[in-house]
Amino acid sequence: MQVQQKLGASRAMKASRNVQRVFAAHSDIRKEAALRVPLDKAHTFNAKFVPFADVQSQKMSGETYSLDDIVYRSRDGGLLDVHHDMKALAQYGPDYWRALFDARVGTTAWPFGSGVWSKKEWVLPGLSDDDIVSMFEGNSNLFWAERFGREALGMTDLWVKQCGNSHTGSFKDLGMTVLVSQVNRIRKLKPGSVTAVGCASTGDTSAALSAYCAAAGIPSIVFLPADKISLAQLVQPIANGALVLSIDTDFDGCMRLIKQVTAETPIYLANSMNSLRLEGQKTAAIEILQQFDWQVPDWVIIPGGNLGNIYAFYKGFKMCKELGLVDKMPRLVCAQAQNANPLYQAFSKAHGSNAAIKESYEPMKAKTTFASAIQIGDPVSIDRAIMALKDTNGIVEEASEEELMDAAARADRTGMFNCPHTGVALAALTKLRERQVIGPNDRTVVVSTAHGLKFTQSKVAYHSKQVPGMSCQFANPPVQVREDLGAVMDAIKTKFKL
Ligand SMILES: Cc1ncc(COP(=O)(O)O)c(C=O)c1O
Ligand SMILES: N[C@@H](CCOP(=O)(O)O)C(=O)O
Repeated sequence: MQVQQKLGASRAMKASRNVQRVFAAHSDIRKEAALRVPLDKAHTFNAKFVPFADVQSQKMSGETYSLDDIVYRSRDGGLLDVHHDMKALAQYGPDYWRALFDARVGTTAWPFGSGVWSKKEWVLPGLSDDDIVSMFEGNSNLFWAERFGREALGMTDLWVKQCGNSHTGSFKDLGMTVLVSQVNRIRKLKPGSVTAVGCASTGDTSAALSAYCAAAGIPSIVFLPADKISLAQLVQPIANGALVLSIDTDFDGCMRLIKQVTAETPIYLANSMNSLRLEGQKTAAIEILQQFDWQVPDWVIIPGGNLGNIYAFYKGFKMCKELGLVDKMPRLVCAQAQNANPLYQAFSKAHGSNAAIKESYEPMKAKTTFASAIQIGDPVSIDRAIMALKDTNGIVEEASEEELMDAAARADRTGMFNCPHTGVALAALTKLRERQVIGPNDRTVVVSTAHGLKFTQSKVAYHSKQVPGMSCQFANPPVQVREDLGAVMDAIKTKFKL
C-alpha cells in the first residue's frame, strides 16, 4: 500500500512537472525543440507524401510530395502515405508526448480541444491553426461493455470505442477535419486549384465531407449508390448543400467514377485513398491508449470495408510504439460482412500465411448487407490492411446477416444502441470467443464506427420480425393495446408474469 502511495505520488509529481513544461511549450513547440537540441542537429516537425510501397519495404526511394500537392498516387500507380519526420518527434521523450496529449483533453483552446488536433504535431504539423476546420471531433467515450461482456461472452474486460458519437454520426469526422483543413490551406495558397471536394460514399464519408465543407464554405460533391444508403445518411449531404449524385451502381462503381472525375478536374478527392484522411483517423487509436492510461489492449476489432480505417488504427498504435509511449502493439481483427468479404476470403485461402494473403486476394461483387456502409467488394486500401494485419499478427473474421443483426440487437439490450457495422465486429468477437482465440480476461476493444440512429430502418425491420429468413431472436416488437386499463394491465402482466 505504502509502495503504491509512493509510486502514485512520484507519478503525480512527474506528471505535474510535465504538464508545466507542456503549457510552457504550448505556444511554440518547435522553438522549444530548438532549445533542447543543438540547432545544427535539430529537426523540425514535418510530414510529406511518400509511396506506400516505401513504407512497406522500409526503403525510402526518394519519391516525395508536399502535402500541398494535389496527388493521390505514386509514380507507379500505388497508394501514398503521410510520412512524419520521426527523428524530429523523437526529440521529445514519451513522457513529454503523453503529458502534452493528456493536458489537452477537454480544453477549449483552439484547436487542441479536438481529439484529432490535440495530436497536431503527429497529424499535420505544418498547418496553421487558422486553416483548421474542426468541430472538436474525437475524444469519444470508451464504453465499458460490462454487462454484454459478462452475460454474452463471459468476458471481464470488454470495451467499445464509440467513434460514432460524433458530429455527423461516424468516425469519418476524424479524417475529414484533416482533409478539409488541408484543402482550406491549398485553396488559399493556390487560388483556383480546388473548385470543390468530392467523394464516393456508402453514406458516412459523404455526411462528413459535406458537413466540414459546409463549415468552411467549400463546395462539395458526393457520389452515392442509388437506394443503397440509409435515409439518415442521405439527408445529411442534402441538408449540408452538397451536389448529391445518386448513381445507378454500387459503391465500387461510384469509386471508379470519382477517381476518373478527380483525375480530370479541379475536384479534390476526399476518400481514404487520399492518405490525409488516415492521419485524422489514426488518432482514435492514440486516444484508446490514452483512455487506458497508456496501457495497450490485447485486441482491437475493427469493421472493414474500404479498409482505410484498420490501417489508420495500425498507424496510430505504431507511432505510439515507435516513439516509446507504449511498448507493444495490440492484435488487430478486421471484421467483414459475409456478403462483402474479399479480405476474409483471401485470409482464409492463405491458411494463416500472411505472406500469401495478397496472392489469394480477388475483388468481388459485394452483395446487399444490413451493414450497408461496408458493402464494398474492391477495397482501395487492401495493401494497407494486409500490412496492418501482418505486423500485428492480426485476424480476419466474417459475420452473416443473421449473426450481425443478432449481435447488434443483443448488445442493444445492454444499452449500446449500436449500428450494424458494430454488429459485424461484435459477431466476429463472439466467434473468436467461442473458438477461445480471445480469452475471457483479454482486454478487448470493439471499434463502433457509426451511430445506431443512422440505421433505424434495419433495426425496425428486425424488431418487427420483418426480415425474410431471419428468426430475429432478440426482437422486441411493440405491443399494440387499446385505450383501456384492462388491456394495458394484461400487457404488463403478460410481460412481467405478475
Ligand atoms: C460505419 C462504417 N463502418 C465501417 C466502415 C469501414 O471503414 P473502412 O472503409 O475504412 O474499412 C465504414 C466505411 O467504409 C463505415 O461507414
Ligand atoms: N463507408 C465509407 C466508404 C468509403 O470509404 P472511405 O473511407 O474510403 O471514404 C462511406 O461512408 O462512404
